[in-house]
Amino acid sequence: MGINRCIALLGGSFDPVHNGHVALGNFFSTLLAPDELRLLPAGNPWQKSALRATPAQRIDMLRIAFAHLSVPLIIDEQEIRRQTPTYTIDTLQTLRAELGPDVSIAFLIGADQLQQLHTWKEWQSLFDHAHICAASRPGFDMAQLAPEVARAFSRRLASAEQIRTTPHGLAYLASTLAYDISATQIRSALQHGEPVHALVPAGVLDYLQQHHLYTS
Ligand SMILES: Nc1ncnc2c1ncn2[C@@H]1O[C@H](COP(=O)(O)OP(=O)(O)OP(=O)(O)O)[C@@H](O)[C@H]1O
Ligand SMILES: O=C(O)c1ccc[n+]([C@@H]2O[C@H](COP(=O)([O-])O)[C@@H](O)[C@H]2O)c1
Repeated sequence: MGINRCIALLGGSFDPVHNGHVALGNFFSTLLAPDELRLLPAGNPWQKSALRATPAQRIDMLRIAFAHLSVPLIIDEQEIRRQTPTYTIDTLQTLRAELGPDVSIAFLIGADQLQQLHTWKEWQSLFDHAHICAASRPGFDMAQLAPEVARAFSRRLASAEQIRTTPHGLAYLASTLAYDISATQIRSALQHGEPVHALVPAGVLDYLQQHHLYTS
């Protein structure tokens, strides 16, 4: 059976969502023209310290930030419902079972996570369920990867068309994204009363102000 659907996945802590996340989602939505972009707010991101905003607030902000996307959007709450540490391998297994073997699944990450990929649980098995599409991020050199990740990527590198038309197992590197924005920087700016209007979508700025998020 041929591949007739492509789902792009963007997972993250989103504490809060910012323009870098929206740019990452937009970039790959344009490149892959997926049938759906699924956002996966992490429940218990085991490599991060405690999150500040509640799951409900992070979901509200995601909905606001991605409201104007050109592809259908789903906010998938499975990682929030799970009590265990958030492992992407668990999520991909669940999604593959839900979507069946003939759907292309592309997991999107930024260069910082690409540099850390070898530390993720069973990272090599991620390719059994999905493609991994990584984009550049200022401050993180895509040429400086763990050797095993560099090897896996060079062996699996593919075109956008191949990603769209193959269920899993391929890799993509996009080197033109250059959004020097992080959630850490936004939390810190808000705590110090500094402006963040250039870093988050306008609707998210309103939400942050209404809910007094990250001010203490
Ligand atoms: N500015 C950016 N450019 C490209 N990708 C990004 C950018 N910011 C985040 N990402 C990617 O989005 C995903 C979710 O990121 P996350 O929610 O941890 O944001 P963050 O800004 O890195 O957060 P924090 O500063 O709290 O560590 C990750 O794959 C990350 O690499
Ligand atoms: O599976 C893992 O071990 C793993 C380790 C670190 C990060 N991730 C996933 O990578 C995505 C981005 O994570 P973060 O920490 O940058 O928000 C998010 O979906 C996380 O669940 C996954």
